[in-house]
Amino acid sequence: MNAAKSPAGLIAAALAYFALARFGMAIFALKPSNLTLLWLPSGIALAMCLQWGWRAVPFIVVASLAANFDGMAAATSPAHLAHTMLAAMTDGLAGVLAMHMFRRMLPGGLARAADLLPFILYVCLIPTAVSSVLLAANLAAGGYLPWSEAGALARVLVLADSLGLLLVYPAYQGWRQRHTAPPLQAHPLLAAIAAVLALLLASRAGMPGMEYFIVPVLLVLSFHTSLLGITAVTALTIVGVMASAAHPAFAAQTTASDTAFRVAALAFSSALTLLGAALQRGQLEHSERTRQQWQDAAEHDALTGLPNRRLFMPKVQLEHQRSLRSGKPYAIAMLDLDHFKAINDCHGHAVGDRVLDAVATVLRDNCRMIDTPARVGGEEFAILLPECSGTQARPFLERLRGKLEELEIAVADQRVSVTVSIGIASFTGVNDTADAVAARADRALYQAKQAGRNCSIVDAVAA
Ligand SMILES: Nc1nc2c(ncn2[C@@H]2O[C@H](COP(=O)(O)OP(=O)(O)OP(=O)(O)O)[C@@H](O)[C@H]2O)c(=O)[nH]1
Repeated sequence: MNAAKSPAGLIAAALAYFALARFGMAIFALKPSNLTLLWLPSGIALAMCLQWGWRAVPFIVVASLAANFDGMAAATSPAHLAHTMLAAMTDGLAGVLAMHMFRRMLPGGLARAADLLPFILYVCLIPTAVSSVLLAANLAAGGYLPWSEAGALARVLVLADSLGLLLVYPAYQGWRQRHTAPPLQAHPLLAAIAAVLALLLASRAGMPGMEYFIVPVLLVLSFHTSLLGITAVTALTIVGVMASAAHPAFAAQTTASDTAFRVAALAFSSALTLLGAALQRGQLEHSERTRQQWQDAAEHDALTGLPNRRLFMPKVQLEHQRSLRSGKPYAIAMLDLDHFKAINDCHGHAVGDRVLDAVATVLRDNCRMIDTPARVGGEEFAILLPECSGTQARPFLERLRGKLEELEIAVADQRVSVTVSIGIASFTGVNDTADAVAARADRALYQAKQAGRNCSIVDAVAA
């Protein structure tokens, strides 16, 4: 069974929900700001619903109930229990609603910076608006809150739950993509965490405003780490900013509601900015990877994986320039399979393809690291041999010809073998051109064919 989908995983996620809910309550209880700004369990609930569907709902409800256990234990009336139960069910509903919105509006996930707006609107704000109104009304109906304050509480809950979704969902997506994403690098993460801590401590120790420099630090980090890394550090930072808002030095600067607003504004704008930057970077990397794949496909032969003529000739030009500067020769060998048409006619095209692939493997396995073997035509191969003349290259090419002659491809109860003719030419000096060297190698190949095939000939003007 897929471990990520197992019941044990579901229980672990419910425990995480419970732990974050308790942790959130501890932060919110901090005086004097009494911040109700960050509710990470809402993001955990969405991740649970996306991972396990409706099966997650009872687990969310139980985890929410357990988080409110203290309040329940103090309950003296069945009505209190009913209100607590209703609140827990609303938490479950919020997760399911966010899941449906997510699947409907963002079937491809949160992949591009342009996905951020639908994510904020449909996944964060709308579901949390529904659940927050229900939660605030439930509290007012139970007598825990005057009806006149229910609207204000609902607004704060929307912000708190949305921030939780904004921070947890990208981390969840980053975790799901951990196998395809580039590995997390510890150094930038540790450096950013250290810088954030230093700025936070400075801001709380008599240098107010220093916390505003945290965002640029995380922005730089977003260019060096994965989605998972940046959202995890952002979440930790925001929790740190909120927790430290209770510090007397900070709290003394403003009134409680002012503090709450400042922290909310900082948290929300930072999270959005960083997520946008991380998505943008991911998008750029994806485009670059796709471009690279297209380029690789355009420059390599699909059957053998060897460079094709399009990549081979520029390499020859480059080597030619090096030879012009250094005066050291290079050689080009043109190899053409002998009577290859007969193999195709006799055994079929598929067997012909296997022969071509086997020949390519022999070339790849026997060339030096600095050589470039390529497939430059149907049954025609070429090798660029830097730093050697035609006559120096010939012994190697003769050995290679012998290896190809020994090659046997098993076809049913038969063995197919092949021979190759080779033409060799090399750089002759400052008046030479790369195209002329290649043309001379072609001419030598033609001579090898004329000479009866299965041999190699070095062009007469070779160095
Ligand atoms: N199986 C297969 N055959 C190919 C491919 N590309 C070209 N060919 C075949 O290669 C054969 C080349 O035939 P010819 O040019 O007559 O050369 P040859 O039979 O090798 O004869 P010589 O070169 O004169 O020794 C043709 O039958 C092509 O169809 C390929 O990708 N796969």
